Amino acid sequence: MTIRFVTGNDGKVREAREYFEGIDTIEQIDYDYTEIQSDSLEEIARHGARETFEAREGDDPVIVDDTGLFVDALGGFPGPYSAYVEDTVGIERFWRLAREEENRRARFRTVLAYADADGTETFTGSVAGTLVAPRGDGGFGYDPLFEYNGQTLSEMSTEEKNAISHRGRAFGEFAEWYASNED
Ligand SMILES: O=c1nc[nH]c2c1ncn2[C@H]1C[C@H](O)[C@@H](COP(=O)(O)OP(=O)(O)OP(=O)(O)O)O1
Repeated sequence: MTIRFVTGNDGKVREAREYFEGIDTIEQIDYDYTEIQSDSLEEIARHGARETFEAREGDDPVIVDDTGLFVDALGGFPGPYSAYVEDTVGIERFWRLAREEENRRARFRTVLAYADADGTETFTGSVAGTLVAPRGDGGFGYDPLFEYNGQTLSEMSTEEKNAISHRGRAFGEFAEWYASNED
C-alpha cells in the first residue's frame, strides 16, 4: 500500500522509507494540521491525523508522527515542546542546560497516529539513552546529543537507528497491527 505521511520533517520521511523499503511506498504529504496545545503526544498526533484525513478528498489513510525528547532530570522537558525548543534556542544551547545535570538520562518517545474511514489508531515507541556533547553528522534534530550503546543516533546509519529507535519501534507496532487488519 501507499502510506501517506503527513509531515514537514524530511528526516522522519527518510526513516519511514528505509523502514518500509520493499513493503510499502511512503508518500510525503504537506498539510498544516492544528498542533493542539497538549502535554500528550497521543492527543496531538491523534488530532492531527483525524483532521488531515477529514480535510483531504477521498479515503486514503494518513499517518502523523509526534515525537518528543524527555529528560529525566528536567522533569521530562522539553517533551511535547521539543520542536519549539529546537526552533527557538537550538540543540547547542539546550545541551548547555542539560550538561549541568548529573543525571543525563533521557528518553525519546514517538506516537504514530493512523487515520482512515474506520477511525484513528495510535502506536508508540520509545528508547532510553544518555545525553552527551554533540557528536556525529547523520540523523536530525536532537540526534547528535543522544547516546545509545556508546553511539549517538547521529553516528548511526538510518537502518541502525531504525533498529533501536523510538520511531522504528512505533513503525514496528503499526506494521504489525496493519498486517493483521488487512482485508
Ligand atoms: O528521531 C529523532 N531524533 C532526534 N530529534 C528528533 C527525532 N524525531 C523528532 N525529533 C525532534 C524534531 C523536533 O524538534 C522535535 C519533534 O517535533 P515534531 O512536532 O514531532 O516534529 P516536527 O515539527 O519536526 O515535524 P512534523 O510535526 O511536521 O512532523 O523533536
